[in-house]
Amino acid sequence: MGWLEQLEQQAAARLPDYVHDYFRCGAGTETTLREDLAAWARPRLRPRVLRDVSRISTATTVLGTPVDTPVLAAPTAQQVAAHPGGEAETAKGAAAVGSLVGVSTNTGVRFADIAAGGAPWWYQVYVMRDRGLTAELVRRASAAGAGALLLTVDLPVVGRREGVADPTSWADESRANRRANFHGIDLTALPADATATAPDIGPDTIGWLRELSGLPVLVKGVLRGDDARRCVAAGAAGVVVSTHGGRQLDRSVPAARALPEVAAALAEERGPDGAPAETYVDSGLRRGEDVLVALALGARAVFVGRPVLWGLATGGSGGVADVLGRLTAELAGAMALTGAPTCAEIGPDLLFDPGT
Ligand SMILES: Cc1cc2nc3c(=O)[nH]c(=O)nc-3n(C[C@H](O)[C@H](O)[C@H](O)COP(=O)(O)O)c2cc1C
Ligand SMILES: CC(C)CC(=O)C(=O)O
Repeated sequence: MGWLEQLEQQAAARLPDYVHDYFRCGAGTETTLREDLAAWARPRLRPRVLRDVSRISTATTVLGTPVDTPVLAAPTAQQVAAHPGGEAETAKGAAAVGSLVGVSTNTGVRFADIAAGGAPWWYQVYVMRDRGLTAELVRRASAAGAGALLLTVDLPVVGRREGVADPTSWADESRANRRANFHGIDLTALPADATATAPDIGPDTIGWLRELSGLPVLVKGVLRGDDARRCVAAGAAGVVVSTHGGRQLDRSVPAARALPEVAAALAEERGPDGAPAETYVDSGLRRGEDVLVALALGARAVFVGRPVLWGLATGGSGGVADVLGRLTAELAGAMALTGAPTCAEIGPDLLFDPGT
């Protein structure tokens, strides 16, 4: 068993079963959950030799923000169920290794406390049925220092997660989370479905969010080149290729296999500020070699979801730093062995079989 699988076991031993189930689960028969993991391990590498790899740098920039690693923390809901500090701890852990944090709409922590963690952070937006509430949260996140918005578009309805309790049905933690979730905004005055995701959003949402926040928007949950182009044409700075960690449409194409099409579609595109559009990816990345493959297939950086939750549950900010740091160290090792001392030198020529 690998270190990450061991860490998950330790996390599972600490967490109530219903929380671990919620974090771990995929949708339906979990085919996509399994295939996402397997797909990263499929491509074979063509290492370059006789290159100077005495100095390896994993540093890069993401939407212009410098980071020391292309391994970023994905936005995941209910982090306070993993650790009472939630995203504030995650941000502290990410800061320790020079990474960046995605903060879920469903965070239970105040933006100011997340910002105090010291890592750059991007706010993940679910456009809710109540657009006013959505706008208010986006304004607050932007005022608190979010550097970009991650507009998640693969959840017009929640995927069918069989036998897993919805967090809104959790007992005491759930009620506490829910009160904190929306930053002191009194939800009791709103209709019961006010916080459900809006099933009717279109590309105009991208411009609406840009105007509202003044922030760049990345669209998260894109698996097709044509959709990626539509997003950028509507004002997105780029996209995140994602199956939502196999939690939404079961039987969807694994992220690793969708990535080349999306990266190719955006290769010549520019965002609204004239900078090249950026492609990111998540879902099933578990090893440094997976990250190398993702960058070789055209990703600027990657997000990891569950590994960060296991680190958070077992060791708070230190656990998060360990997970992100270890994946980064594994990446650095793979960079040395493939003769690619910087992220910019990780290209498609490193792949033996880029089409698989
Ligand atoms: C427990 C859990 C909660 C999540 N909550 C959100 C969320 O609130 N918003 C969102 O955009 N994505 C959410 N995601 C998806 C992650 O951002 C990311 O796409 C996914 O976890 C990546 O796959 P990985 O866990 O295999 O690394 C969630 C994922 C998990 C596992
Ligand atoms: C259903 C959402 C509220 C959280 C989420 O994105 C997830 O559980 O995958």
